[in-house]
Amino acid sequence: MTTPKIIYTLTDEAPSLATYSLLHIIQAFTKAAGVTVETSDISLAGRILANFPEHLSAAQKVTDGLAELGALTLKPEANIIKLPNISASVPQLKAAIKELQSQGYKVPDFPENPQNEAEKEIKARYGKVLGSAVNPVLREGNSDRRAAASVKQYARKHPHRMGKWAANSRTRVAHMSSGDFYGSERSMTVPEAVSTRIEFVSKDGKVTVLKDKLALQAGEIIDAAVMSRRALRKFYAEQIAAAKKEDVLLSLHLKATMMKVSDPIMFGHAVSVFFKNVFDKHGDLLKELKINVNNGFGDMEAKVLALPEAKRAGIVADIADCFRNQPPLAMVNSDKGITNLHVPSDVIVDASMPPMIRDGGKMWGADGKPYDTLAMIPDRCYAGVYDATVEDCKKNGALDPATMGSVPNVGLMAQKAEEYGSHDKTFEIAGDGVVRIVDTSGKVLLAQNVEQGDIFRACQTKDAPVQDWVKLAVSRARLSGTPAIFWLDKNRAHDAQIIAKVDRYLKDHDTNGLDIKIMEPADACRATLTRVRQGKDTISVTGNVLRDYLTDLFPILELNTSAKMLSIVPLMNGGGMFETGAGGSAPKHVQQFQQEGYLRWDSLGEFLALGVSLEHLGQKFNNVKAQILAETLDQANARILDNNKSPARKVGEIDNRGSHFYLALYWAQALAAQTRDKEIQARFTPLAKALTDNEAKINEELLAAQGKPVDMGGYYHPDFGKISKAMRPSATLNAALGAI
Ligand SMILES: NC(=O)C1=CN([C@@H]2O[C@H](COP(=O)(O)OP(=O)(O)OC[C@H]3O[C@@H](n4cnc5c(N)ncnc54)[C@H](OP(=O)(O)O)[C@@H]3O)[C@@H](O)[C@H]2O)C=CC1
Ligand SMILES: O=C(O)CCC(=O)C(=O)O
Ligand SMILES: [Mg+2]
Repeated sequence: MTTPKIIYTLTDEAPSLATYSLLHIIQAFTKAAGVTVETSDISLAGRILANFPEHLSAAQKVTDGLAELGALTLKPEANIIKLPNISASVPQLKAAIKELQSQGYKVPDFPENPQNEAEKEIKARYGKVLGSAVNPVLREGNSDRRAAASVKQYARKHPHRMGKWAANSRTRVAHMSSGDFYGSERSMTVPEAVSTRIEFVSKDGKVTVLKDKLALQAGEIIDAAVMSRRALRKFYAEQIAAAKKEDVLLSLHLKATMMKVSDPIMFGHAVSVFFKNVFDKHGDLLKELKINVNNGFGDMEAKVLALPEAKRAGIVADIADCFRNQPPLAMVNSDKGITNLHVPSDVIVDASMPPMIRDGGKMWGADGKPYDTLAMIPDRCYAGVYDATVEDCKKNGALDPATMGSVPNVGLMAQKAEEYGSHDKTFEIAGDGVVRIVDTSGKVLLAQNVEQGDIFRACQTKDAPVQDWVKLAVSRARLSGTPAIFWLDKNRAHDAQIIAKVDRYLKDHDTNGLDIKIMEPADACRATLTRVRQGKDTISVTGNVLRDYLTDLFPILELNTSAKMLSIVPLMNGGGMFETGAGGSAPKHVQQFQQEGYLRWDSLGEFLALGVSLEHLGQKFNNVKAQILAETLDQANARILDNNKSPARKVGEIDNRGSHFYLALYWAQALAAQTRDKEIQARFTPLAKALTDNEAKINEELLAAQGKPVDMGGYYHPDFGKISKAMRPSATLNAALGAI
């Protein structure tokens, strides 16, 4: 028999800092039960290094953790704990490369405008690292995200603060009414496996192959949609004028990380429309500076400010003029003057809209005060859900975390389903003409008329993942006795194909006595919110994008953060991947850690993921010790919540490291108290005693480490020794753990 093994991922930013402290505890505990916990580096820096071995010395070379893990997800024994990682925008990628170079790693610069074949090859390799490059590779299963009962109960007992929603709030969601992906989408299900390509036929008949091999399986859904450049820019111009007239902040909400090809382009148009006068007047200079507007206003501002005084003055004055004449922009960081249009990866719709809704419809203005906002979400595929939520809050007031129902999600995600697998089939079109998907005999499956600058996008959805998703939805509805709604729009081409499959595959299951509906997303949202306000739970069964959006939206309203979610990916081949929480890598937390030596990251997501990972392992290998570890960990988690031992927010209070200590204490106590396995009991009794006896001393040592700046020796590729020291400052705790 293979030894039971868990792979724990090493990622970036706050979750990776937490790992320096937590992993040690986890390994000490699991070792005692014969379970090994190994690590796999899938951090941004690690992925860069793995992709350029020939630029590195033998000692610098690393293994390709992501490729290894991707292969593992296909095996039944897979048991992976996946922490959130950076999905890098171009500015972040460049910063990581620069840092690695400064540390002596000779990785090449990122050639934004490749001049020759060699540079093109480097850019293509970096393309594999860019954006959401990890999750789609590992997600060989659909997604089951929900708040654990103990977590929901805690949130009801200790409701977080909510902003007030005024009936006359001027906040609103704005979306396009035509020319978007929604309006143009065409979709079909192919009956037989077919080999296709995507090509652009220009007006004069010249054919350019955009993607030459696109294999479709029998029963696979393929979509083709276009975002019109003209319609998008017109929409932005209209909304900029509207925000000014309505006297509200202007904000844009996209997902440039996961939609790494389409959304940076859409972001770039917003920047060039907002600063239209600057682009009209200084076009040549901006070209000379090699400004890529898709990287945001921040990049442009930095290059402009670096100009010699004589060249700089005119353009700086015109930028200031724009800021004066246009509506005020919502701010990402008002202290530092970072606007919503500065960096494409700063405003990620799933993480930017929910806090706005939680905070009474307000975003930050340049003066650091909250204001109403016009939230631009250009495409209609998903804007309606946020619109429905905003309007519901205007009508009925803020939601109440003390009483509100829960919205677990079953999300279609496996095998790069839908938009989140579309990067290699998304293109900014060079001229006017037609983009078509044709088979090898030349038969056209789908076609779209395009104009220069339009964004063409094709998406795939395989049949097996849809079957698995329907099965998961039925099983969650059955197990939890909760109504389930499929959020699907029969008027959207892609959804109509999915609905046909859902209707068909629901028949494979016993749905007797279950309440399962299919509703258009905005209607589904309204119906769900009505139930939420009555304290009732409703499972949302959604496609990949709404999975992402809703598992931040509802958790942030219900629990204040999506970090506390249970996030399970039952892999289609029998393994398990356990994601920690539903949120990201919290860059703000790293800044606080660097400045104040305080880490407010809440590892509850990791604790919960470890629990289900051990449970899966216990069941799979019939391993009683692993089951005992899982049960006692569950008890420890409940005590952490009950006794309020989660991280607070400020220096002098318990932080991430303190909460890890309490995890060790409560877990050891629970293991020492159980009698099912005497060997484990004997093993943990001395540790439980040592930690119990030294509680005050350990807390003192942990608190003493706070309140001063921490030198991490790097941001993307920090220094192992420095961070280990900073994250494990209690000699007493370290000694106790070392002794078992
Ligand atoms: N699964 C994955 O790998 C995911 C990765 N990402 C990536 O993460 C990066 C940052 O994304 P961003 O959208 O800013 O979202 P984050 O979730 O990192 O940050 C948003 C806010 O959520 C709160 N938060 C998130 N996690 C925790 C936690 N464990 N404990 C306490 N609070 C938490 C914090 O709010 P507060 O101010 O209250 O502390 C934080 O500032 C991006 O690169 C993004 O692509 C994003 C989502 C998922
Ligand atoms: O992969 C990413 O970039 C983010 C994933 C995400 O936001 C999610 O799955 O909720
Ligand atoms: Mg998300």
